[in-house]
Amino acid sequence: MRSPSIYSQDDPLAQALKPPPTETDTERDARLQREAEAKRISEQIDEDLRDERERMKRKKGDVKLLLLGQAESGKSTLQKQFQLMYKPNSLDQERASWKTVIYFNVVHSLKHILSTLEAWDDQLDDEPSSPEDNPSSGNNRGNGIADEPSPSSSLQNGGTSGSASTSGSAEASGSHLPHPLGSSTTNDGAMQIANLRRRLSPLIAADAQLADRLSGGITVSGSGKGGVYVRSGWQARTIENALGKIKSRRQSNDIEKKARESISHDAIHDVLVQDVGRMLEVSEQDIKELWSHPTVKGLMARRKLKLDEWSEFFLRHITRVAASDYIPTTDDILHARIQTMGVAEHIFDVNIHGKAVTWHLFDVGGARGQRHSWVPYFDDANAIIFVAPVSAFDQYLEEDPRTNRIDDSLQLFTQICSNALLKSVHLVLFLNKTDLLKSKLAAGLKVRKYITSFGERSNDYETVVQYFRAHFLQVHRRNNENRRVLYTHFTSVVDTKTTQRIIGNVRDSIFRGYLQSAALV
Ligand SMILES: Nc1nc2c(ncn2[C@@H]2O[C@H](COP(=O)(O)OP(=O)(O)OP(=O)(O)O)[C@@H](O)[C@H]2O)c(=O)[nH]1
Ligand SMILES: [Mg+2]
Repeated sequence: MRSPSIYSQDDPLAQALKPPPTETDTERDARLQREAEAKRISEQIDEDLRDERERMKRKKGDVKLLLLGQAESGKSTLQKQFQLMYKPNSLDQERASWKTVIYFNVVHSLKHILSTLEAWDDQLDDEPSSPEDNPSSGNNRGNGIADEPSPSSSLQNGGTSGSASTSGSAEASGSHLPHPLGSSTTNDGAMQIANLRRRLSPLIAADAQLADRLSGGITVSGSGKGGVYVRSGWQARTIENALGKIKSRRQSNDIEKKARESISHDAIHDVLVQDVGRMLEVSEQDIKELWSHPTVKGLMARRKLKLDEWSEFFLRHITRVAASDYIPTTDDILHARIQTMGVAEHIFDVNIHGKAVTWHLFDVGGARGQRHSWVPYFDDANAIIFVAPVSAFDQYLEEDPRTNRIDDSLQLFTQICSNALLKSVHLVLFLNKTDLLKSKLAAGLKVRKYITSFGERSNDYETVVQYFRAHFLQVHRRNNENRRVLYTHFTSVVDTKTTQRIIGNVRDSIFRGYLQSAALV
């Protein structure tokens, strides 16, 4: 008797495919083998399709959240808060690679201070200090709230116009600082600075190497202040760069995985980082001397030396950072600054009311040259958190020193609100860096000097934030055909406790929208 075919005998197709009655044993064996192989392939295809359907189902149910906003607005810092909340162990694993960033932030700040001093011949002039320096010319532009910087602002900034100054207290106390009266005092001060410059020179020389270590040698045009751009996965690559490995893509993926596993261990053995650590340890007193030098304080009070918030933060904590056993704290990581290049995806499992949902968080580079890379992510986004730094009213774009940063934020927000691809996306606005805004106002900086439309309003925090909020709400109202809600929060995303509470609120509101849209499908 012939062995039965795998096809049913009753099926008409099976009848048609029935083996010929003249089939030999060898032919039959070959046919059975072919049929078995066809069955295996068919089952494999079915399984793949099932998997793909499952995967698609999972993807469809995932939440895709974009963090948008100009450079330095706080997107990556907010991403770190998500990471702390939903994947705390991963931040622990990265802790050592943040040390490289923090060392770079310190060394780069020192370099900036010394080069600004050099531009001013290491001494103060006789101008009185005032937080009201750097006034605007009074012309309205863009969305109409900010003014152009005065032509003299770049001179006043010592060639660093556009960089932040958060030195609230320094500005406030500027007029009380000792002013060099005689030439001997001036010469003494200049001599002290010259000595400090000489002693700190080996440390300053490490600036370029640290930048190289972090970027892997990639320089991006427009890195103006000399910052470093990094792509997604830089933490592991920093280790790879330290080990000097250049591998094929497949190999480098393996290395990345291994490096991630042993990231803390390897980073400790990065010779460059070790060397910088040793130099910082022996230079601690010199750094403190430079940081508290009357000429430095005086230049800051006159707004000729402007330091970014992270520079001031790490210089204030230099004793801890320069210690031989320094390990970055979570607060240090939140204050560390490194520019995002392109778009970095972070995946978290978020539990909401007993239901686990996968969230994809896309942290984008906010500099003008990076914004083109956002658009491919608009297509299937569920929600956006737009981050606008309200403390930036006295700052101008790195990429375009004539554009006030509040104006740039409003222009960008207009583009986001009016983008057809984003019409039904859940929209959240973070008016960020409120802590820095408070210290600037407390130091006596007047909003109307930079934004004439602010007029004679009171210069207190509440009036100022409500004024900025009103401008963002107006942009939203004018570009809101779909009558969607705009959720607004005043934030300081370096503050873990309050930020995590706000993230909880945002998560719930996004999830409510998600459930509603799921119910409609
Ligand atoms: N004091 C204070 N600092 C903040 C706040 N938000 C962010 N920062 C700091 O501002 C700097 C820039 O923040 P990032 O999160 O790197 O900015 P970003 O928006 O990711 O910038 P790009 O990647 O260039 O687009 C970091 O040093 C942060 O620690 C805030 O609310 N308060
Ligand atoms: Mg970033």
